[in-house]
Parts: sequence; structure tokens; C-alpha cells
Amino acid sequence: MTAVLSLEGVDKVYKVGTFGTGELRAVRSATFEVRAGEVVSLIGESGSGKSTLGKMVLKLVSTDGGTLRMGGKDVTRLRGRALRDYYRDVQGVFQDPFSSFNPIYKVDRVFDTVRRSWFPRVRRQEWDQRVHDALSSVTLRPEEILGKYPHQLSGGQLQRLLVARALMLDPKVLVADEIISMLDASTRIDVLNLLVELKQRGIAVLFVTHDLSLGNYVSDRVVILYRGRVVEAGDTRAVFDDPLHPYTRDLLASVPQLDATWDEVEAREAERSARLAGTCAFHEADPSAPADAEGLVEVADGHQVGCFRLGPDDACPRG
Ligand SMILES: Nc1ncnc2c1ncn2[C@@H]1O[C@H](COP(=O)(O)OP(=O)(O)OP(=O)(O)O)[C@@H](O)[C@H]1O
Repeated sequence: MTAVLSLEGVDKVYKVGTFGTGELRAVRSATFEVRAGEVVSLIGESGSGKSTLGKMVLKLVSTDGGTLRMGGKDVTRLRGRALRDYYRDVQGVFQDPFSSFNPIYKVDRVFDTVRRSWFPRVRRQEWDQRVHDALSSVTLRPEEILGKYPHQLSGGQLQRLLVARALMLDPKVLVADEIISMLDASTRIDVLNLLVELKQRGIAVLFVTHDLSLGNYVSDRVVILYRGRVVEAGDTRAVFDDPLHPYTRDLLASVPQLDATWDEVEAREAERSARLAGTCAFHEADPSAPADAEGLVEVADGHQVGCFRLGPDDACPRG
């Protein structure tokens, strides 16, 4: 499969502080790709840089270093017509579906906006048919959705409606940023399954989540982020079955296990801590990874791990 989207050594530095004199490195040299017809999950705790990466891909914030490619073409800095085309090719859906709608207008309005901006010459009748088709394709019944106000629909319906709107632009990439987080359990699965259908249509999906189980459920590959850095990446099965970076292991270990008692969890953690002591800077919670520390090492086909103490010849401290 070809890479639709690829990031090579991408950085994001935010200006912070009273006069914007401070710097916060939100993303450090991130490298990964998303291929046609696959879901790649960006997984990490709060503040790890997931949304910033999603926003860079959507070009909602600038990229401060590295290269962004679309179909092999450098799209790091686009302007004018090329940027407009990019905005059409790369669509985003976000966490809070309600905030994407103006509560005083019927939901149909989001489709009218698309028509005005992108398809002004399409006649009303044909446009209405396209809207119906788009809604049906995300398993919504147009007659139950059109003409309603946002508060009359569920979060799951609104989220699927937003995906339908994105699909009307025939995007190559969809960035889905925590789109499940605000949905109740009964509608979550519908939206997750929709992502799986999108990839079957050949769309490259970048799924941003802090939830390992969601990442495990939908994605072909995962990219694990820690403090803006990719610490592990690979096929979902490889990373979940054999996590190599201590942070990935911590993340997996933090998923509650219904069959383990608290004493068992504590004993396992203490044993792992003792084993890694002195061998792994990450595990000692050293936040001072040098700024230029980077580089993923391919440890198996489709499985890469990065550690700021790990050089190509070093072994990762596998606990
Ligand atoms: N506009 C901004 N200006 C300054 N700092 C920012 C800005 N946006 C994000 N940050 C900082 O960049 C870092 C990464 O934030 P980001 O939102 O990308 O993380 P995240 O992994 O998506 O977290 P969450 O899951 O909580 O949204 C955080 O330290 C955050 O405070």
C-alpha cells in the first residue's frame, strides 16, 4: 500500500509565556505515515502532542520543522490554490460534535456551507440527492436527520453527520480527533465501525485517541507518543502483543485488568521497576531527553521503537 500521507521529522514549537518569549516543543521530530485504506491510531496521554499532530496534518497550525508529504509531494508549505485543494483532500472530525453546529440553525446548514464553498454550480435537486446519499452511506436515514436542530439529534448521529459532510468532499485523508470520547456507549460502536468502513473505501484515517482499547479495536497500525515524541510505532498486533518501549508497556499495564488483584498488579510493577532500574532513562522518569534525541529503530518488520538512549547498536531494555 502506498503512503497517502507521510511525516518526516516533523516539529511543532508553541510560543508560550506572557510575551510569547518561551517555547514549548509540543511535537519533536515525528515520523510516520498513513497509507490508503488503513486506520493509524495516534495514542498517548494528555499533552503528548496527538491533537497538535492532527492539526498540523489538517493545516490548522503551522509545521515548524520537518516535511509533510501527500502522495509523495511536499505539502509542508502550501499557498493559494494548492492550499485550497489540500483543505479538500484532508478533512477533520473532532471530539465535540455539538460545537460544530450552530444551535439556532437546522443541521442541514452544514451541507449548504459545503455546497456554497465547493460546489456552487451543482443544482439544488442534484445536491439534495448527494446529501441523501452521503447520509445513507454513514447509515443515517435522511428523513430522520434533515430539518432537525442539533439538540434533536444524538451525539453519535451528529458525529456521523459530520463524517458524511467530510465525505462529500471525497477526501483522501480523514483526521478523527477523539471522535468517540463524548459519545455514550450505545453510539460509540457505530462511529468506530464507520471508521472501519471508511478505510474499506480507501480513505486513510488518522485516529487520535488516548484510549488504548479503541486504538486496538480500529487500527491497522499504531503510533505511540510520549511528550511529543514517537516512542513506538508499528502494526497494531506487533505493538500490543510485544510492546518494547517502557512507556508503551506502562500504558498497557495501566489498562485495568478485571482478573488481577491490586496486590498482583503492585507486585508486577515493583518487579518491573527493579528490573529496569539504571537501564532505562525513560523509566526513571527523566524528563530531560535531549532535544535532538530522535530516531526510530526498526526492531522487526513493521515494528519500530525509539528511545533516547537507544542507538542502532543498542538493545532496548526489554523488561
Ligand atoms: N495553542 C497552543 N499554545 C501553546 N501550547 C499549546 C497549544 N496547543 C497545545 N499546546 C501544548 O502542547 C502540548 C501538546 O498538546 P496537544 O493538545 O497536542 O496534546 P494531546 O496529546 O492532544 O492532549 P489532549 O489529549 O489533552 O488533547 C501540551 O503541553 C499543550 O499544553
